[in-house]
Amino acid sequence: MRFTKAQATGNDFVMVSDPEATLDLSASTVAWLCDRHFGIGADGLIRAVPAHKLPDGVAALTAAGLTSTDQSPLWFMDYRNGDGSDAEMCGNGVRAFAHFLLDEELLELNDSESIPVLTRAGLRTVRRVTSGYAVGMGVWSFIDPQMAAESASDSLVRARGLTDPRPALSISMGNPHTVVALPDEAALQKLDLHHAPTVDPTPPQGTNVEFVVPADPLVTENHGRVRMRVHERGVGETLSCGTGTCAAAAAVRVWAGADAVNTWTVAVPGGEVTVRFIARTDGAEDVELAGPAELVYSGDISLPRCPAQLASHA
Ligand SMILES: N[C@@H](CCC[C@H](N)C(=O)O)C(=O)O
Repeated sequence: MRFTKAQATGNDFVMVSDPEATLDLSASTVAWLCDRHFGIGADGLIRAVPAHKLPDGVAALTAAGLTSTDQSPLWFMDYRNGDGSDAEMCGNGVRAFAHFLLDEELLELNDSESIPVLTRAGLRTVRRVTSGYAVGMGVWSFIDPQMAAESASDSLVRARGLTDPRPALSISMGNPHTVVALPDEAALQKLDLHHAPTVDPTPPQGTNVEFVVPADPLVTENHGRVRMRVHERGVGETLSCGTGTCAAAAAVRVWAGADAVNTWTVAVPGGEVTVRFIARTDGAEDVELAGPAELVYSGDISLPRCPAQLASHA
């Protein structure tokens, strides 16, 4: 199988194209491919497949008023976490995906155009910008709007390195996030994210957990700034999580009452991204995420035929 290794602020992916939708990648195969000792090594795997070639793809496209044909395919981003589980969205992955589609000449882009990408969370659009790619991430929302309105928190998070459980706010970016504020950089560095934080109440579908430290001052020249570390659902600690940076900026804005500030820089161990909030007429807010994406190398790998090779990844 031909693959390309990609990274976006250090969140890394195995990218594969599957124009005929013939690749059958089981959860254990994906986990093996993403294993840093026994496979290629990555936080996740992304398969590019034309939406109309997916089982039930045509019906789903028709229902959503979208089209995809052999001449003009709408590419579906089949995102899989490193443990083989599906995820709805990946903000760093979708930038890497757009870069991969262009590099593989799976689509062409005029300067004025943006790239539509179908994800499990719906349609997203990607355009080229100076820092790399900017993604229209859709609307953010509270996972528990009532709790968020009452106390700006909905759960308690415990993690190694934290002395006490801390209140957290859960936000959906298509996929689930739970954001925890820490007082300072020392507290952020002290966290041991080799072990998954626990969230109480436990979200039924699991959650990505972001730990954030607001800059001091939080806002300079109408621009907010936070630092973040993340423990990703289905992966572990990663150097960055794009959807997580959007959730982190949204939560800090709520806590700080800084919702007049629309542009945020989120610094993660793997670099920096920019998150922008754009008011809609219905009162909701769209989010745009901008940052780099790179293709690192390409190669070929034989998929294991022997189930024993995959046993430890099942
Ligand atoms: N790294 C991603 C998010 C990937 C999915 C996540 N682990 C989940 O299970 O929701 C990003 O950049 O957004």
